[in-house]
Amino acid sequence: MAKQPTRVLVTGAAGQIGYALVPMIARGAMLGLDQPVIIHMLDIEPAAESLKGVKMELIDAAFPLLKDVVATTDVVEACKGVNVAVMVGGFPRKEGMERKDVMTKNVSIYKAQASALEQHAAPDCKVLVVANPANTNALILKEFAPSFPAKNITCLTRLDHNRALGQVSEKLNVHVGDVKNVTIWGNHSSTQYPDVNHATVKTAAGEKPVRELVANDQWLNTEFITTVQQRGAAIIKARKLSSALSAASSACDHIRDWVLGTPKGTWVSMGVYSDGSYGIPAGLIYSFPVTCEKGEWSIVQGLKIDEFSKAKMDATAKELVEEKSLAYSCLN
Ligand SMILES: NC(=O)c1ccc[n+]([C@@H]2O[C@H](COP(=O)([O-])OP(=O)(O)OC[C@H]3O[C@@H](n4cnc5c(N)ncnc54)[C@H](O)[C@@H]3O)[C@@H](O)[C@H]2O)c1
Ligand SMILES: O=C(O)C[C@H](O)C(=O)O
Repeated sequence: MAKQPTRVLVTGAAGQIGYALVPMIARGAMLGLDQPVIIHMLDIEPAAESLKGVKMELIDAAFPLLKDVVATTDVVEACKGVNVAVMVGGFPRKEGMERKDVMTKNVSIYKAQASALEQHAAPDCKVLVVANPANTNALILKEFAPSFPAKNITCLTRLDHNRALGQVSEKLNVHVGDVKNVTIWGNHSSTQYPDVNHATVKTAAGEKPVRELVANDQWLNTEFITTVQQRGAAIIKARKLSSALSAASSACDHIRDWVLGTPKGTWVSMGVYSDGSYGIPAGLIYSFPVTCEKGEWSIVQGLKIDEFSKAKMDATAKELVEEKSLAYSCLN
């Protein structure tokens, strides 16, 4: 029997990530090649014409899995019955700005959209916040949609995770698909901690630790970390626009693994609410290593954390605590 379509909301759909993301969803990259979808696209009034154009292109592309398209500037209509919500709407940072510089504008959007999602989305809707500051926007969404299960509100750090895999694969000249179990801890910002201490590479002789193969702790503890932390800024500098295709692709990876499960023996990084694991303050939306099964994520437990890592994990948690109070001061 044919599957029922899944309703997927993309906010900020007329923007550059939205434009890259909606065809990926319609082609099955997010929910699988046998899963029909109805895409709901939300943007604001000044972008209404452009949103109409995106809808026209979705129709013109004649995607077999795409059963319908809702394009609207009405947040209630956009949220009605959605099973997955990818929250991209907001303002990107420009060259020279830190992600928290877009805080004032963006957190108020997330406060306003929290109640629409709470009241009109499907009760088990899975939410992924992409817009920056991603962790803090997700936290605001969680706090202003109190009846929504906290487990269902996440933010995107999969792009950072994929960037870390990419850097290791370039360094070792191995295929990125053979590298696994890097971890992004903390904030989707320049304080994030990309950690390779448990990462491995598939070789002809079996799985080998990344540290052993790279054999250059100096590089792993300095340049590797800053390259991943600063990759968003490097892309803004090069394109004069923030990352879009890699952000859209990583958003598909995030939802796909959450819904369909992570491969056995592999974890991914997701910004999820902290339950206090690894000494991270409970209630923050913090990026952890997670595995997913049957539509639920779980934080990977029991990883050995050395002093170097612990200091970096705590520093990024501290920034999130500060961002939280800054966000609340913007909302008052
Ligand atoms: N977490 C990540 O890994 C990651 C990666 C890349 C970009 N981002 C962030 O994603 C966001 C979007 O980036 P972009 O390059 O697509 O920006 P963009 O400016 O091209 O698009 C954003 C869209 O959001 C719309 N928008 C603004 N307010 C809205 C509202 N209240 N409701 C609905 N839509 C609204 C705008 O009209 C615009 O069409 C930015 O905040 C950016 O910093 C996050
Ligand atoms: O860095 C940015 O502001 C954009 C995005 O968050 C990214 O990481 O590419």
